[in-house]
Amino acid sequence: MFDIPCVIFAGGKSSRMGEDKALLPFASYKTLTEYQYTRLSKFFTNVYISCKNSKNFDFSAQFIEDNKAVKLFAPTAGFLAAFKTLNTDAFFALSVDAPFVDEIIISKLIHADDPAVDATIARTPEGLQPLCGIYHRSLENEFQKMLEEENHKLGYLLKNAHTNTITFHDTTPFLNMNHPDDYKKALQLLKTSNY
Ligand SMILES: Nc1nc2c(ncn2[C@@H]2O[C@H](COP(=O)(O)OP(=O)(O)OP(=O)(O)O)[C@@H](O)[C@H]2O)c(=O)[nH]1
Ligand SMILES: [Mg+2]
Repeated sequence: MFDIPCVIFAGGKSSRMGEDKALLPFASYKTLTEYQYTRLSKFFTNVYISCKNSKNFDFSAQFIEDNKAVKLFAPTAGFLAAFKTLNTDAFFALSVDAPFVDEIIISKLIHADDPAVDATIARTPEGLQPLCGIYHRSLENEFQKMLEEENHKLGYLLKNAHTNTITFHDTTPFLNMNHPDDYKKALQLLKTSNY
């Protein structure tokens, strides 16, 4: 089991999906969020769900709600709330819409992490995967600045920080669902793979 907390980011607008992707049915689960929570709870001692409102979910879990005073749709809000709630130096962040990021990938990231860096993040041939990696508290003030400066690009933050990137050559497990077509692809992948 991994001792570092895991935070599933599930508070987005899903504007490209057209409906809340965190609530889409997945595998035998009522929602993608519950699917992710259940499978990640097998590897992590503590799993949290970063969201706007825990009432959107009908299963019990540890929820971290964004500050309601922050009228913003961007992971920045979730990162700030997570740092405020957790008392650890770091946490593993994963987007709710990436259900195929497996234990081997997570283990590689956790083992490659180092307290001296700001972040340890997955990279694929398609580029950096900012919502798959470990973030350290040394970035908390930077997230606060992002909020104040209204610049929510995680890529920009990571480029200017001490970021350790770990390359994975197979992009399949990093499939993330932005559009309805990606959801269809993910459902297909569930059927044809061991995931
Ligand atoms: N807690 C929290 N998570 C967020 C917020 N905005 C985005 N996220 C999460 O960050 C992850 C990556 O964001 P996107 O893939 O762009 O998802 P999205 O923002 O819901 O979708 P689009 O509106 O289509 O961009 C998703 O898992 C979202 O749930 C937010 O304001 N709060
Ligand atoms: Mg978005």
